[in-house]
Amino acid sequence: MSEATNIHPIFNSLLSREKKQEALNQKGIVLWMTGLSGSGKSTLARALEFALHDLGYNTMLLDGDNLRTGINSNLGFSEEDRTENVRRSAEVSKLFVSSGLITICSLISPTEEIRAQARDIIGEEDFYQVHIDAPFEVCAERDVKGLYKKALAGEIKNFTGLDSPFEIPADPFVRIPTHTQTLEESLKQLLDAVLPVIKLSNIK
Ligand SMILES: Nc1ncnc2c1ncn2[C@@H]1O[C@H](COP(=O)(O)OS(=O)(=O)O)[C@@H](OP(=O)(O)O)[C@H]1O
Ligand SMILES: Nc1ncnc2c1ncn2[C@@H]1O[C@H](COP(=O)(O)OP(=O)(O)O)[C@@H](O)[C@H]1O
Repeated sequence: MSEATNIHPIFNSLLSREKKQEALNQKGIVLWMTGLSGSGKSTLARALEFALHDLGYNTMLLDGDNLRTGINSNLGFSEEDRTENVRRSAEVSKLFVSSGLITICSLISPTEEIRAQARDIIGEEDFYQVHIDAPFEVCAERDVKGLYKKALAGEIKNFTGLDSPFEIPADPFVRIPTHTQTLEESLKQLLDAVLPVIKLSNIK
């Protein structure tokens, strides 16, 4: 992939990740939130970030829609572009987690292959996959941004779940069924899963 030659990366800064985590009193992880458009990724990611902040944790929120206005602004929704979109987002997540931050990355990331790529970049020990689970019909009914109406009318091509695939993650860290829960219930399920793995005292 790399086209540069004669580069010499320094893998560890003098200040170690462990020192940074100690200062923050937390274990950095990447919470990789995958799910259909309208499943609840952004809503839950934001709610989780506020809840963690209130509990004294330091976080970084990366949202697909937002990344696509900047670092990923040249990418569309072909399989190739989604793969590159996820690759870059995973590389950015890796930088944040190496500073000890709880990094919440919210991207459709539709296939097992694309998510495996993210896991490989970030590293298995830091990668926590969260499936935000709601069926296509529920997401289409919610139609938060009006995209389903347009996609069903043929105005948007390569729409996830319609003419572009979404593969249900086989073995996520946690699966949140937002179609059967209130936001408060979903947030509680997520927090209950996450808090034990970010507490530094549980890791030592
Ligand atoms: N064709 C098509 N399919 C799916 N989604 C579309 C499409 N076109 C635009 N959008 C908007 O882009 C957001 C998804 O971007 P992601 O970067 O998360 O997608 S991906 O991971 O590369 O598959 C997605 O955001 P969410 O609704 O938050 O998922 C949509 O707002
Ligand atoms: N339990 C729940 N968790 C998260 N969102 C929910 C839940 N129940 C209903 N919703 C609603 O579903 C919609 C999800 O939209 P959004 O968060 O933008 O999804 P995505 O980021 O996956 O595209 C919001 O309107 C939200 O209020």
